[in-house]
Amino acid sequence: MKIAIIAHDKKKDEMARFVIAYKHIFALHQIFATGTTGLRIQKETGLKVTRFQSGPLGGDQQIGALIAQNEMDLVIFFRDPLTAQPHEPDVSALIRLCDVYDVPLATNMGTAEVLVRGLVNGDLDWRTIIKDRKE
Ligand SMILES: O=C(CO)COP(=O)(O)O
Repeated sequence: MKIAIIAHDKKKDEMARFVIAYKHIFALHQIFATGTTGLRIQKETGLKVTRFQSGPLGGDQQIGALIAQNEMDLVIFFRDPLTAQPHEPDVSALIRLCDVYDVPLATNMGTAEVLVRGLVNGDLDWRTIIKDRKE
Protein backbone atom coordinates (compact mmCIF):
# COMPACT_ATOMS: atom_id res chain seq x y z
CA MET A 1 0.00 0.00 0.00
CA LYS A 2 1.02 3.58 -0.59
CA ILE A 3 0.87 5.62 2.60
CA ALA A 4 1.20 9.41 2.88
CA ILE A 5 2.51 10.80 6.16
CA ILE A 6 2.18 14.49 6.92
CA ALA A 7 2.44 16.50 10.14
CA HIS A 8 2.25 20.19 10.92
CA ASP A 9 5.14 21.54 12.96
CA LYS A 10 3.59 21.24 16.41
CA LYS A 11 2.53 17.67 15.60
CA LYS A 12 5.87 16.43 14.28
CA ASP A 13 7.08 15.02 17.64
CA GLU A 14 3.83 13.06 17.96
CA MET A 15 4.14 11.81 14.37
CA ALA A 16 7.76 10.74 14.88
CA ARG A 17 6.76 8.74 17.98
CA PHE A 18 3.83 7.21 16.10
CA VAL A 19 5.93 6.08 13.13
CA ILE A 20 8.64 4.69 15.42
CA ALA A 21 6.01 2.70 17.32
CA TYR A 22 4.63 1.17 14.10
CA LYS A 23 7.88 1.08 12.14
CA HIS A 24 7.61 -2.69 11.63
CA ILE A 25 4.29 -2.14 9.86
CA PHE A 26 5.30 0.91 7.83
CA ALA A 27 8.40 -0.97 6.66
CA LEU A 28 6.12 -3.31 4.68
CA HIS A 29 4.62 -0.42 2.66
CA GLN A 30 5.62 2.48 0.42
CA ILE A 31 5.92 5.68 2.41
CA PHE A 32 5.42 9.17 0.97
CA ALA A 33 5.66 12.42 2.91
CA THR A 34 5.83 16.17 2.71
CA GLY A 35 9.39 17.52 2.86
CA THR A 36 10.12 18.27 6.50
CA THR A 37 7.97 15.49 7.90
CA GLY A 38 9.64 13.01 5.55
CA LEU A 39 13.13 14.10 6.47
CA ARG A 40 12.37 13.62 10.14
CA ILE A 41 10.87 10.19 9.59
CA GLN A 42 13.86 9.12 7.50
CA LYS A 43 16.30 10.30 10.15
CA GLU A 44 14.46 8.86 13.13
CA THR A 45 13.34 5.54 11.70
CA GLY A 46 15.65 4.79 8.78
CA LEU A 47 12.55 4.00 6.68
CA LYS A 48 12.75 4.73 2.97
CA VAL A 49 10.53 7.75 2.30
CA THR A 50 9.62 9.40 -1.02
CA ARG A 51 9.66 13.08 -0.10
CA PHE A 52 7.80 15.90 -1.76
CA GLN A 53 8.04 19.65 -1.26
CA SER A 54 7.42 21.05 2.18
CA GLY A 55 3.69 21.61 2.78
CA PRO A 56 3.69 25.42 2.42
CA LEU A 57 5.69 25.06 -0.82
CA GLY A 58 3.25 22.67 -2.50
CA GLY A 59 3.82 19.29 -0.83
CA ASP A 60 0.16 18.85 0.10
CA GLN A 61 -0.79 19.51 -3.51
CA GLN A 62 1.74 16.96 -4.78
CA ILE A 63 0.23 14.31 -2.52
CA GLY A 64 -3.22 15.48 -3.61
CA ALA A 65 -2.23 14.85 -7.23
CA LEU A 66 -1.40 11.22 -6.38
CA ILE A 67 -4.75 10.83 -4.63
CA ALA A 68 -6.48 12.17 -7.75
CA GLN A 69 -4.72 9.44 -9.76
CA ASN A 70 -5.83 6.82 -7.22
CA GLU A 71 -2.19 6.31 -6.32
CA MET A 72 -2.52 6.76 -2.57
CA ASP A 73 -4.15 4.19 -0.28
CA LEU A 74 -3.94 5.79 3.14
CA VAL A 75 -3.25 9.31 4.39
CA ILE A 76 -2.07 10.02 7.93
CA PHE A 77 -2.09 13.75 8.41
CA PHE A 78 -1.59 15.08 11.94
CA ARG A 79 -2.99 18.57 11.55
CA ASP A 80 -2.45 21.33 14.06
CA PRO A 81 -5.97 22.60 14.73
CA LEU A 82 -4.72 25.47 16.92
CA THR A 83 -2.33 27.23 14.54
CA ALA A 84 -3.25 29.10 11.35
CA GLN A 85 -1.38 27.73 8.32
CA PRO A 86 -0.37 29.98 5.42
CA HIS A 87 -1.34 27.17 3.02
CA GLU A 88 -4.71 26.33 4.59
CA PRO A 89 -6.38 26.08 1.14
CA ASP A 90 -3.91 23.32 0.21
CA VAL A 91 -4.68 21.46 3.43
CA SER A 92 -8.44 21.67 2.77
CA ALA A 93 -7.92 20.56 -0.84
CA LEU A 94 -5.98 17.47 0.26
CA ILE A 95 -8.68 16.48 2.74
CA ARG A 96 -11.36 17.11 0.14
CA LEU A 97 -9.63 14.83 -2.38
CA CYS A 98 -9.50 12.03 0.20
CA ASP A 99 -13.28 12.34 0.40
CA VAL A 100 -13.65 12.47 -3.38
CA TYR A 101 -11.64 9.26 -3.84
CA ASP A 102 -12.66 7.45 -0.62
CA VAL A 103 -9.09 7.35 0.61
CA PRO A 104 -8.90 6.51 4.32
CA LEU A 105 -7.63 9.60 6.17
CA ALA A 106 -6.55 10.03 9.78
CA THR A 107 -6.14 13.59 10.99
CA ASN A 108 -5.23 12.65 14.55
CA MET A 109 -3.46 9.88 16.41
CA GLY A 110 -6.65 8.27 17.70
CA THR A 111 -7.86 7.55 14.19
CA ALA A 112 -4.37 6.75 12.91
CA GLU A 113 -4.09 3.95 15.49
CA VAL A 114 -7.29 2.38 14.22
CA LEU A 115 -6.30 2.67 10.56
CA VAL A 116 -2.82 1.23 11.03
CA ARG A 117 -4.26 -1.74 12.95
CA GLY A 118 -6.85 -2.07 10.18
CA LEU A 119 -4.05 -2.12 7.66
CA VAL A 120 -2.51 -5.10 9.44
CA ASN A 121 -5.88 -6.89 9.63
CA GLY A 122 -6.44 -6.48 5.88
CA ASP A 123 -9.29 -4.00 6.34
CA LEU A 124 -7.83 -1.82 3.59
CA ASP A 125 -7.44 -4.60 1.04
CA TRP A 126 -10.48 -3.28 -0.85
CA ARG A 127 -8.12 -0.55 -2.13
CA THR A 128 -6.20 -3.15 -4.13
CA ILE A 129 -9.43 -4.61 -5.53
CA ILE A 130 -10.59 -1.14 -6.68
CA LYS A 131 -7.24 -0.45 -8.34
CA ASP A 132 -7.16 -3.85 -10.07
CA ARG A 133 -10.64 -3.18 -11.47
CA LYS A 134 -9.59 0.18 -12.92
CA GLU A 135 -6.48 -1.19 -14.62
O1 LIG B 1 2.69 21.80 6.10
C1 LIG B 1 2.55 20.61 6.04
C2 LIG B 1 1.25 20.03 5.69
O2 LIG B 1 0.26 20.96 5.41
C3 LIG B 1 3.67 19.71 6.30
O3 LIG B 1 4.81 20.08 5.58
P1 LIG B 1 6.24 19.68 6.10
O4 LIG B 1 6.26 18.22 6.31
O5 LIG B 1 7.19 20.10 5.03
O6 LIG B 1 6.44 20.45 7.38
